[in-house]
Amino acid sequence: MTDTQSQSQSQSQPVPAAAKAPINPALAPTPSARKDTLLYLDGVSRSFDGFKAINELSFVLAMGEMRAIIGPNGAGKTTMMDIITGKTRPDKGDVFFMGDIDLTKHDEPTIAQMGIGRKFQKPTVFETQTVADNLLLSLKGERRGIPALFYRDNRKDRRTIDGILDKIRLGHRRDELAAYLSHGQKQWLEIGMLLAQDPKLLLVDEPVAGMTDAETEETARLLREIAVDHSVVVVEHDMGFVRDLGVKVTCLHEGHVLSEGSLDHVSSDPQVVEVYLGR
Ligand SMILES: Nc1ncnc2c1ncn2[C@@H]1O[C@H](COP(=O)(O)OP(=O)(O)OP(=O)(O)O)[C@@H](O)[C@H]1O
Repeated sequence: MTDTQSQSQSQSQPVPAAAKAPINPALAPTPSARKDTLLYLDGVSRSFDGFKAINELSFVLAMGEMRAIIGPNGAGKTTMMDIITGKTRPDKGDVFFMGDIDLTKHDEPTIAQMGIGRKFQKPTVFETQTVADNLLLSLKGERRGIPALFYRDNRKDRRTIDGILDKIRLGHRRDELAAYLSHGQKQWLEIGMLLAQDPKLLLVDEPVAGMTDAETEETARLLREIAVDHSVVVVEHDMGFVRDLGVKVTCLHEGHVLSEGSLDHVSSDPQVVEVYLGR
C-alpha cells in the first residue's frame, strides 16, 4: 500500500480507540522479501509478567537505510532494541540480520561483533581518557582490551581515528580529556566510538535529549553523513530533529507498528495524533 493510499484510507475510516488500535496486517513484511533486508522482524512478541511489551511486531530495515522510530513512553522502543541486540529474547517471532542470520540464536557480545552497534541515551565515554584514546579503545580488532598505555600506535589506526574525529566534529579536541566535553560533544564521541567498531547497523537511542538547539541540528547533519555508508535506526521524541533527518518514520504503540511512512504521513495519522503527538 502506498502512503497516499493508506492516508486516504485512514481519512475515510472512523478512527478506532487508541487502546484498541488493531494490528495493521498491511504493515507486515512478506517472507520472500527477507533476503534483501538488513533487519527483518516478523510476528515478534515479548511479555513481562503477562504484559505484552512487544506484540506481533513486524519491522523491516533495508540495506543502507536510516529509520526514525517514534512513539509514546512504554510503546516498546527500548524492548525492540533489546531484542535486536540480544539483550532480551523474544517469546516468539522472527528476528533476522542481513537476510539469514537468526539473531534469536546469538548472545549480546556475538551480535555486537557481527556488526550491530548500540548507543544508549546516556553517554558512557571514558571521562579520564582523552577523546582520541576513547576512540582507540573502541577500535575493532586485536587491540580490544589492551590498555592504551601499552598500545603502540600505528599509522592505519591513527588515520582511522583522525577520520572519525573529523566526522564527529572533535578534531580540535583530540588530546583533551573527554570529561571536558559538553554533553552534546560526549554524545558525538560515543557515536564515534560506535563508528570505530565499524558496525553495519547503528542503533541510536534518543541522541539529542539534553542537547542545545545548535547541537541538535548538528547531530541531524552528523547522522545523515553517517547514513551515507551505514544503516541506522534512531529512536527519538524530538520531532524537529526527526524532520531534519528526513527519513522514513515508524511509530510504535503498545508493542507494534501503529503507522509508518514519511514524517508528514505519520504525523497526520489520526491514531498517531491521538496516542502520541496530540498529547
Ligand atoms: N524488564 C522488564 N520487566 C518488566 N516490564 C518491562 C521490562 N522492560 C520493559 N518493560 C515494560 O514494557 C513496556 C515497554 O517498555 P519500553 O522501555 O520498551 O518502552 P519505550 O517505548 O522504550 O518507552 P520510553 O520512551 O519511555 O523509553 C513498558 O510498559 C515497560 O514498563
